[in-house]
Amino acid sequence: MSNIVEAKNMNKKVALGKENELHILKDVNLDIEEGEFVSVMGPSGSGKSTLLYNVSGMDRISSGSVKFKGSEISSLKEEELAKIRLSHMGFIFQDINLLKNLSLIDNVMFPALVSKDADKNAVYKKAKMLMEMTGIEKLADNQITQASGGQLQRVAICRALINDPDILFGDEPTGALDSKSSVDIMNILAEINSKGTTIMLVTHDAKVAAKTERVLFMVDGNIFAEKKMSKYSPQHGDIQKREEIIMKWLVENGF
Ligand SMILES: Nc1ncnc2c1ncn2[C@@H]1O[C@H](COP(=O)(O)OP(=O)(O)OP(=O)(O)O)[C@@H](O)[C@H]1O
Repeated sequence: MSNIVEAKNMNKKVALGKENELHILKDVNLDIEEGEFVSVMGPSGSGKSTLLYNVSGMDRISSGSVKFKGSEISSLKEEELAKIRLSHMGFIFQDINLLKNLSLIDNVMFPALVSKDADKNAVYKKAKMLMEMTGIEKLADNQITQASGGQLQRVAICRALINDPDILFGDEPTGALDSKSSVDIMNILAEINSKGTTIMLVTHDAKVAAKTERVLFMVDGNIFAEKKMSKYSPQHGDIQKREEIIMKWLVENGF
């Protein structure tokens, strides 16, 4: 397996006023293999979201290197970066960020219709298929006010998948959901990962991390420790056991 992400000596500093700066990522190294399912945990303010945004080219490192599929992305122009994000990456956030004046299926289709050459019919079929996969096909023509938080997060997942991304990035994708919806969303993500899409997500929840196969523990701008697990599958995984292993490991590492 080759690495889809290779990040070396990533530093992220932001200016705080005229004289001070905050050093958020401190010489972080991270490789992600194609097909891997990685989660990032750690205390609030340790740099988890910053890591995700800088690895995914949503933000730019101050120094170091970030390679995506073998090519350096940290020095690309914004429009080149935007193209890579649109066609190779999908994003899901805690704030679901759907467009209010569009129906649910139009929200799903939106990123695929940005290109003038898009085949609308094919995009529609693909959106329908994704909504069926995530169990929301009956809501296709609803407005966003006519769906629950868990259903809207499924719409966001469909939208993130519409351009067949190589990697999905999630910043607390289940953070605003009740526990039942959170379990459903994680099962959908595990299913998507089992079909080959790489996933990296930030979470505070060991139950969520328990469905991933490698957990990174960040402390103060560094990856302090990491825990490799087997790939989770609903048939073969004792999820409670996996959660206990992660909790114990986090405690051993001072969380
Ligand atoms: N653009 C910015 N300007 C100033 N400070 C920032 C900026 N981005 C992040 N920070 C600070 O950097 C630190 C790391 O932020 P980050 O959001 O990456 O942490 P986190 O581990 O994801 O936290 P949480 O779990 O609370 O979401 C925090 O102290 C945050 O306030």
